[in-house]
Amino acid sequence: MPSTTADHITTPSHSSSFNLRSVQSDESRICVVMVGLPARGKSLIAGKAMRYLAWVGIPAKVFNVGTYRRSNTPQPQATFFDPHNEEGERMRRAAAESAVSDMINWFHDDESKGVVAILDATNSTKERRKWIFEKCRDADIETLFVESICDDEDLIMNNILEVKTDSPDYKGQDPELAALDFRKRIRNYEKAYETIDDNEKQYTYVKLINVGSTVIINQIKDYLSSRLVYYIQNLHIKPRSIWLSRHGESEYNLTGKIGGDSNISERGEAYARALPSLLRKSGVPPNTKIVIWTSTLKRTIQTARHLKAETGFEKLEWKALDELDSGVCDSLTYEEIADKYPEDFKARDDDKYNYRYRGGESYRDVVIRLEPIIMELERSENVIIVTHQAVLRCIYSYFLNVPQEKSPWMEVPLHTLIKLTPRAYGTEEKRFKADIPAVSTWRGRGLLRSIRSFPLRGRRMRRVLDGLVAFVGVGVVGLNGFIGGSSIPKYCNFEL
Ligand SMILES: O=P(O)(O)OC[C@H]1O[C@@](CO)(OP(=O)(O)O)[C@@H](O)[C@@H]1O
Repeated sequence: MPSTTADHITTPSHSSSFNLRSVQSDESRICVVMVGLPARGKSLIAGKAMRYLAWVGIPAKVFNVGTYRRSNTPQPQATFFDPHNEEGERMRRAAAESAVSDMINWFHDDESKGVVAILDATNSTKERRKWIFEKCRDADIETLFVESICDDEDLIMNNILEVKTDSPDYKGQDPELAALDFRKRIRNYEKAYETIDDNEKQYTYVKLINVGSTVIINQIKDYLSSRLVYYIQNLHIKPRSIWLSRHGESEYNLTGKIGGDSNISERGEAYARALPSLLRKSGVPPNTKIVIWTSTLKRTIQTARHLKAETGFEKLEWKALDELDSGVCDSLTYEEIADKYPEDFKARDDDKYNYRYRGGESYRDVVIRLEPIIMELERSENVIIVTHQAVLRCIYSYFLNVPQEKSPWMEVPLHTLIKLTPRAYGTEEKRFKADIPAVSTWRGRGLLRSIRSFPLRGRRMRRVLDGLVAFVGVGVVGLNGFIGGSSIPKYCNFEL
């Protein structure tokens, strides 16, 4: 990372309208051009890169040429893709032209402020790549070609069965016939396919062979491209799950204080003891190795203690997984913060994602420090992460594509294990609740405190009461002209 990034993160300031782009060493606009035969995981890579870019706050968009082609030819036969089929060639070129023209407009549109476009198509001939390169160069856009090469028949077949037979191209058709037709389509593409070779050395490119087992990189020129390439080269498609858990209830959670480095409570210890069986209950395939990641704070280390002892799994402690630094507000309750720093309390509620605690961090800062964690997670297989409310929100948002403005307000209850399983398109989520009560540390916008002593009973019941609290809270806040003044109405102290 350039030092400017680090400086900005550590500068004490109570507000941060910080954008990653502002610390980039360049103002580059990049078109990532996917290259490869059908069923080589191009759309998967495009989708994941797009999710990663959105998460770090870089405006990005995928332009899928297939979608453009479908507007004219919704369900073509395999022969449509034969390079000798003149009509097919003409229609496919027209689709590519429309996609590239929309993409260039998107880059130049003042509203979208596009930084990275991903052109998702086979782009499988030198001629097509030259045309895209020149179009982009003339529009002042860098190109980064990403070729996915795969000769592993099992991987290709898996991709066809898992993804392609569900494609709108085969909607309503027998999956076996669809798979056969798709095979024929690939044969047609193979007739004209030209891999990127030494005659294209003038381009910036990355070649991924058999899902990243070999990677060839040529001419990376800028910081953003190098980050993208690093991300893409870490991706793999081996089946795995990622488990997320907050630490067991802490002593600070019980008293409503934020931050600190307190021990877990008795109920937190009960959760720590229950965690190994909760993990088993969530479904762990036999002989699966899971690596345990915790923060460096006592409450997560104590929570993972029995898990480590019972399973013998490797355990790593990461400073980057420590809770959001609440600066001068560390060890205060939300009520105390509202009392001592009323303007800050309001500013945080107004823009929780960007608000940076005095001498501490914002959610945006946490995302930046979590970037290496996400890179490492993408390279890893099965991992269980025991961490904190804010950090967990950020990691969860990466996998589930939660928008920045929503992620800091998400409810992530204590004593609950979240199992995430990446699939071809998206992430599957399952939640497993331990039957061990805990306080709720969730605080709604405009409220002075979390619903601390509320036991975790039925989810529906909680939702109704949370809603009621939010409603009453908003009413109280409304009547008092928000919590700007130092006199905080005591009837805001809900204890349910
Ligand atoms: O961003 P908000 O909603 O305040 O949540 C973050 C807070 O969650 C807490 C609990 O209230 O984290 P933790 O899980 O580490 O106990 C605080 O320490 C932390 O400041």
